[in-house]
Amino acid sequence: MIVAKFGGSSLADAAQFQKVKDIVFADSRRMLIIPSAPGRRFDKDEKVTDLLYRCYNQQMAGESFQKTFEEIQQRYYDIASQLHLSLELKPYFQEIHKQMEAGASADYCASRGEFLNGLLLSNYLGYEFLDAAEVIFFDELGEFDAEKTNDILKQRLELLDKAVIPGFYGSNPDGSIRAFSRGGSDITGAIVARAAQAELYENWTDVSGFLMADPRIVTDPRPISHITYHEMHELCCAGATVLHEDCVFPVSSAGIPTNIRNTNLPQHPGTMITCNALQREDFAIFAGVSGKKGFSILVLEKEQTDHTWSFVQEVLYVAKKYGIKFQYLPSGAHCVCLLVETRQFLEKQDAFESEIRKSNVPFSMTIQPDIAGIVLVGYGIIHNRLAVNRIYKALQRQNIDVVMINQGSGELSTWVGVPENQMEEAICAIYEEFL
Ligand SMILES: Nc1ncnc2c1ncn2[C@@H]1O[C@H](COP(=O)(O)OP(=O)(O)O)[C@@H](O)[C@H]1O
Ligand SMILES: N[C@@H](CC(=O)OP(=O)(O)O)C(=O)O
Repeated sequence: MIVAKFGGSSLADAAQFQKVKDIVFADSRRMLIIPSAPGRRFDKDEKVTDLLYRCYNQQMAGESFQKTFEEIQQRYYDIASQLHLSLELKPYFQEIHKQMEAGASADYCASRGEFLNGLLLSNYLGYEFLDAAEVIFFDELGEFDAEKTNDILKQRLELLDKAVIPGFYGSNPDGSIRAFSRGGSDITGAIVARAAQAELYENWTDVSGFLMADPRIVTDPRPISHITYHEMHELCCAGATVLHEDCVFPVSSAGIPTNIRNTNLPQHPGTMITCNALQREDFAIFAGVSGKKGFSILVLEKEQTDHTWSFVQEVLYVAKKYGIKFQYLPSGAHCVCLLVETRQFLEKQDAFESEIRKSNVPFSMTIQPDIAGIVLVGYGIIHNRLAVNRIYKALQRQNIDVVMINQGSGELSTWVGVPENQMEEAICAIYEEFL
């Protein structure tokens, strides 16, 4: 049995719905289907999810959300009428409108994009509709509750043959709606694949699999036929938005392969993602490169040279307490550095700094902003001592400063920090060098 997730680009309009139906019916093993909300139909178009968040923001600001709401409504009415669907959408829109006026949460508003698209797709395919709020659960702290979800979802799936389950959301212990972070329908698909013990998780999008670099940065990057979950996770954490980084664990822990496929070119085999690299023919030094802006290097210099370990411990304890994620942690006798996401850190900076001050170790804190983190991924990289020289030389040729480099702490990746305004150039230079 196959679980197939279709992203917003694959369900943006009626023509895309037709392609999805052809794909689903081409293989009878495609029994559980996970849709996203309608995505962009053309370059400057807006995703329905963005419009729904706008409704929420307008309501919160005391403005009218009517015009935005009508725009959303029209997207669904157009799909339903062009596909001649029998589904009556009006009562659903009345209910959503009522909830929004009553101040429904941002998560509830955003989730309606997938909910409505799920209703349309189940009607179009003739598959049953299973509301994600009944089978995907979060705990009191707002964390995804993997075991409760797996138990209940498994039981529900045993009673179903073919079903559509909307992506992106689930429910809190009190029954209210909670959404995953952006791109979260990928996570729903992986969760359903695990519970169904699927033989394959297919993720259908608008590119022919994982490419060795972001196609919006590098012209015509080479496709990757096979990649491991570890490699993919590293690339996704550093900006390869094709898959959500959190969709790895449910499928990799269950030993289920993921296949990224192109809805607009279904004959292309796409990228196969598996737990190990044994089947990979191109077991090469370089699997791919990705990059993400918006990082800062946080430098904490302490004035006392003793008790290094207790200072590092304190910094990490406080970072954990405030949920500050970091990518990089070099430390020495006098200093600890963390590569942090600037936006997240700035929200928590004062609390973070004053809490460390309580430890009575005098220290100074500086923040070096506007850094892009670039990650080169591939099992060969770490075992190839020339790789670092090649990175430096490739960047030097373009006059790009390396503000940090981290090779050796992980098994399969090298992180390079560059000035944010040179990220695209740096990615192109590294791609050309290692291709
Ligand atoms: N390394 C990469 N390989 C493929 N696509 C990438 C990569 N990095 C970024 N992308 C972008 O990810 C997009 C697909 O993800 P997304 O827009 O979320 O699609 P969907 O709506 O199908 O979920 C591609 O159109 C591409 O622009
Ligand atoms: N619609 C949500 C969830 C999602 O996963 O969408 P997509 O599959 O189009 O990336 C978002 O835009 O974030």
